[in-house]
Amino acid sequence: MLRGGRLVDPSQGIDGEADLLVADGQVRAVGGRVPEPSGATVIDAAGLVVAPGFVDVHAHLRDPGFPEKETLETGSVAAAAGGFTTICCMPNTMPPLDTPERIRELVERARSLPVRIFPIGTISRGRRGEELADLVGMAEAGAIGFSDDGDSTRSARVMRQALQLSRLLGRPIMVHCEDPTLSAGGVMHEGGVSQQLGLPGIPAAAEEIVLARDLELARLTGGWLHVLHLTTARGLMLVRRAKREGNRVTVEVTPHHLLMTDEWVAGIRRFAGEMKPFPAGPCPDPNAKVNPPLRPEADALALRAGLRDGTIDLIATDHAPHHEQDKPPVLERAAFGMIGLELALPLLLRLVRTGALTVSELVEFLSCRPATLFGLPGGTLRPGSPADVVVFDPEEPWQVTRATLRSRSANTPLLGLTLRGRVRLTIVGGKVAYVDTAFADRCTRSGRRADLSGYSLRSTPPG
Ligand SMILES: NC(=O)N[C@@H](CC(=O)O)C(=O)O
Ligand SMILES: [Zn+2]
Ligand SMILES: [Zn+2]
Repeated sequence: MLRGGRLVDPSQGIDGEADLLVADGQVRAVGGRVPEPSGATVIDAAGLVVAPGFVDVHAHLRDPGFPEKETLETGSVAAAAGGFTTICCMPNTMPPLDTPERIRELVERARSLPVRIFPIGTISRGRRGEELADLVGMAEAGAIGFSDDGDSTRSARVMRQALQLSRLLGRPIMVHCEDPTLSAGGVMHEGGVSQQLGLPGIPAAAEEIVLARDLELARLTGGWLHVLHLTTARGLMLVRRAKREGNRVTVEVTPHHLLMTDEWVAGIRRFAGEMKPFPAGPCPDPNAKVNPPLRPEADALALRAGLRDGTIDLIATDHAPHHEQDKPPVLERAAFGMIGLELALPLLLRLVRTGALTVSELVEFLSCRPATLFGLPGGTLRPGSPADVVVFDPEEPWQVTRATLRSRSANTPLLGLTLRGRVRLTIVGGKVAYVDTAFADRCTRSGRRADLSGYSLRSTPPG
């Protein structure tokens, strides 16, 4: 039982000091003073936030194919350390997750891991964008959605077919919007900063053109379009219109596009909406190369407005681990992507501190919404629901280093910075998926009968 934390559960309209009783893998009781059953493990959560575990609909776990970047095992440990209890993995693996057999195999392997993992299948065969994959078979095998993420689906005809099927399957078509003929060769957002650095740019229109196409196809078919990693103010306008017209469109934004700008590529490490920069990073910084690219501050601020007015439904990490060798200092040769699972909370807490978001809204966008919209476990601590819980200290400072990260990869422009907000404990289905060493200590010493030592702690040192 978790005693005396600040319980934040927007699904029940709770934000205040309360106890949480967990038994048999489920939430048993929530409230001001829950009586303590005899023999219960009591964990003192005073000063900490207790919330439904985070749910990520967009993570790259690189499994199968790139174990040097991440695996289901290391990715699930990173997820638990970041407070996530459910994550969905993208199919741009080697081979891609494009058949019912591969989806089934992944579901099977995911069973023994500390967090819940759900696969996303490809839209097109081989993720080549030309022919529709077996969406029906993959849905039956457990795919929770479909995506050719990493690229846009080249054929509009295939997109149309996929969206038509999405109605039947009740599963989203998750789109990465990028016109490859416009983005080709680009390494960062095309604008003032790319000009100053003399680096080839990717115009905002590369994203907006395909977004407009896919929104039109959603309208044509009545299918469920989920827009991945939206980044531009103009894209937001397109989505706003499509939603107003009554189309079935959901939209996600990443923590990095809400907080960081194209200046980070130049090593200027200042968060959007904040005055004071951190000490400069490398210039150019290969870890700031991500797709879609970090945009100017006006876009980041527009995305925040999109969260507030309901145009954007949820926050997803787009956790994209890469090996050091894939991130050479020459930007043209560096891979796109940055890790996100362990950095989402400290990044988003900056929005809380600057007043752009409340803790309750943070939990709503990172847990309740993705769970409800995608029909995934979690997102609530209502009695009777699975005990998927995160306990975090919103103030605790920690330095982002290879050693403090559990992900197998450390590709983030935040390396070396000290951020605030640390997960203490993550519980999945009533079991400890992650516990911070200091906190495990505190539980055993201060809590009456509080003993977490019986649980196997799956966290492994980064490899
Ligand atoms: N976001 C990225 O920059 N990279 C992703 C692909 C993607 O999400 O488009 C990856 O798989 O590395
Ligand atoms: Zn993408
Ligand atoms: Zn992605």
